[in-house]
Amino acid sequence: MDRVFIEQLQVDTVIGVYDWERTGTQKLLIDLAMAWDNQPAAVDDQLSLALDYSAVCQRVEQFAAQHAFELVETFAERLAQLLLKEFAMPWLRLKITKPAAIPKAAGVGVEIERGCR
Ligand SMILES: Nc1nc2c(c(=O)[nH]1)N=C([C@H](O)[C@@H](O)CO)CN2
Repeated sequence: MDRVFIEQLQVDTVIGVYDWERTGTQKLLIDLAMAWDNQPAAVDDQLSLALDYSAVCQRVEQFAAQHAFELVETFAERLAQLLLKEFAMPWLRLKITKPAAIPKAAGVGVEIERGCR
């Protein structure tokens, strides 16, 4: 199966377990790989048959703005289930990076795969 991908999408969200993390938003970086058959869109050069990565980016940004989870695990799981359902993709790999959480690390976070390849 082909893939459509999004790299290092920056979103702002309230996230974290500590009190100081509950008072404002932090930046998350989102990497997504999504299974999709790209051939039908290519035959007629038609966006309506493609997995529209700009629509996915918009939905991810909206999701981040509307939620305030404590764990990146919860953010990842809930977002993965939403994307599988709303965009009817059969499989995705989703990486959530919290770049400012650990001063001496470039980033920390989780990576999950859901659905069937
Ligand atoms: N596995 C996880 N570990 C930790 C998380 C998390 O979401 N998943 N979160 C924190 C804190 O919120 C941290 O980001 C603040 O530095 C700690 N560990």
